Amino acid sequence: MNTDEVLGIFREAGAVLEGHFILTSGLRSPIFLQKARVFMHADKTERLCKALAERIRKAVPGKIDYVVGPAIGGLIPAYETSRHLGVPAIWVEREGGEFRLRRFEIAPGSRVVIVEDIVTTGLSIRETIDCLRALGAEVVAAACIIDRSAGKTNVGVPLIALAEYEVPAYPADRLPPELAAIPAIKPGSRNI
Ligand SMILES: O=P(O)(O)OC[C@H]1O[C@H](OP(=O)(O)OP(=O)(O)O)[C@H](O)[C@@H]1O
Ligand SMILES: O=C(O)c1cc(=O)[nH]c(=O)[nH]1
Ligand SMILES: [Mg+2]
Repeated sequence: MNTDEVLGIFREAGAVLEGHFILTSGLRSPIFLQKARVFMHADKTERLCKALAERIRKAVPGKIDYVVGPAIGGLIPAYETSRHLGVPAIWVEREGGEFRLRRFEIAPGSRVVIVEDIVTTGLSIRETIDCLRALGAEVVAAACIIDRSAGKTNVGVPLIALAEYEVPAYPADRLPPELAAIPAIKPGSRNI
């Protein structure tokens, strides 16, 4: 599956939103990929995650013990991708603002792959890696459906992206006038 096909699925689902969005990193963007509008469709999610699982299989030699999804956006793609890989899916969720593995125990040395929905700055993946490494896990790779940095972000482990789609994002104090003229909304769950 190539980037055009992935974006086609997002467009078909009405998931490519235009406006003024506050991203989880604090950056502002005129485009927001509302992945929930894709993940509400099991058939679309299956197609995307089956293709992502194939990429992961090719890129990651050896055993994978767990797929880990950062909640909330990573829950559904991590689960569906894990189904195609034939390994269990677990998740990290925020507690007091920080990602924690609240519901599961993993043995030190467990080999894990993080599966995210969207990557912009890679901040959420780096936070997930910190949480997992503190538990003794070995993060062998991270993966995502769409990398909005188009390969520019460095998360410290190999990042496997099903699609790369470079989207503008600006610091809040450096907004272009056309964006500053639109009220901003924050769709994600950080700080809620
Ligand atoms: O690469 P980054 O700059 O970290 O941006 C990408 C992250 O932003 C979104 O999560 P968000 O915290 O908005 O909440 P959600 O998972 O509930 O959508 C998305 O699900 C990624 O986790
Ligand atoms: O950077 C983000 O927070 C982000 C961007 C995007 O397009 N979609 C999303 O869910 N989060
Ligand atoms: Mg998220």
